[in-house]
Amino acid sequence: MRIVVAVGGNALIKAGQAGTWPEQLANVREIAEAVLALRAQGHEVVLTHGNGPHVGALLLQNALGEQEAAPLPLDALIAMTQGQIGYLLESAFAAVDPSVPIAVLLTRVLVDAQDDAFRNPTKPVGPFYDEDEADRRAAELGWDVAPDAGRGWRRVVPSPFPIKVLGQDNVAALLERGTVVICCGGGGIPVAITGSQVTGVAGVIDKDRCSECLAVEIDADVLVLLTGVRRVSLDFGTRWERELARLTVSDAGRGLSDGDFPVGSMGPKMESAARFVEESGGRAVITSADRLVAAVAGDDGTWVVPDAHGPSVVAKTAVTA
Ligand SMILES: Nc1ncnc2c1ncn2[C@@H]1O[C@H](COP(=O)(O)OP(=O)(O)O)[C@@H](O)[C@H]1O
Ligand SMILES: NC(=O)OP(=O)(O)O
Repeated sequence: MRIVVAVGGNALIKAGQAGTWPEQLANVREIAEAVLALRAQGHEVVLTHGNGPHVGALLLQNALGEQEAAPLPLDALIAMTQGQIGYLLESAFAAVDPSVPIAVLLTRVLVDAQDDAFRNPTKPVGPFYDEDEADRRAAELGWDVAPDAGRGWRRVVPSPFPIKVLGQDNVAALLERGTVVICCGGGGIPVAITGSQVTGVAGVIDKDRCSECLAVEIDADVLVLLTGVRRVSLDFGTRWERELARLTVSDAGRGLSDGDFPVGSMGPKMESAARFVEESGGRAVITSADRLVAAVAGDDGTWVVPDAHGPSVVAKTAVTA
């Protein structure tokens, strides 16, 4: 099967970590092992990744050094995160099996320069702050800030919708040669067409939306969205929480409308999973890195399926299993 695996930025630098290189290398080791296990089973694997903590750190570094070095635009910073995280993942693969061919592709993604997102910043980047500190930075530095899924406050930047992944033919060609491809980092470098030019724009694309776009374009069979939880839940974080083993596209839409899957966290994942199933007829699963191999085998995670496959199913295992 051809599988697109999307890794959240918050899995690369976990809550409470400073984000040192050794911490990040340790965090991605498990992902590298699981992806290589899938490849050994004969699957073609593309890895995409987020960059929220990393691009936020580069924005802070930009501001700290602006007296001595010219600050770079956001699209250039996203390209930098593709390089650093691509190298991180490549290093983790090499540590597990240096013989496996890996290609890291700088990826540009087409967006609409008039996307409403440019007037309504929603994408959290960088560290978490308490509300007072976030308010102070908003007032003093002109940042937009917002709460991030109950975990604290973060700077937010515009997140335009991905229209097309540029260079996706290269991804398919490399996969056919047995290469593990790392691309669409940080949701891709957002570019827009102005006149006859294709130029970078200031935003951070959601990597789950970008991964869905790529998965459709390269005709993937499965879209895997890796995150911090083994399965998606209804009534998440309450005493009534129920993990889902299977969710129909219609129930996914209802959950999105009802607020079961919040805009800044599970929402884009559920929306992207459901869109992939609808657009491609393929399958999508949301799970954690330690469950990747079992999930692809159909034994774990929350699968999003066409309505015709039957009703949504609550997982039998306890939340703590
Ligand atoms: N309904 C839900 N079911 C499970 N987890 C949820 C739900 N709603 C919110 N979450 C939280 O959202 C997180 C995923 O969002 P986030 O960490 O922003 O994504 P990413 O892994 O891409 O960085 C989960 O790890 C979980 O803590
Ligand atoms: N670009 C992006 O979606 O990053 P995160 O996964 O860190 O939110």
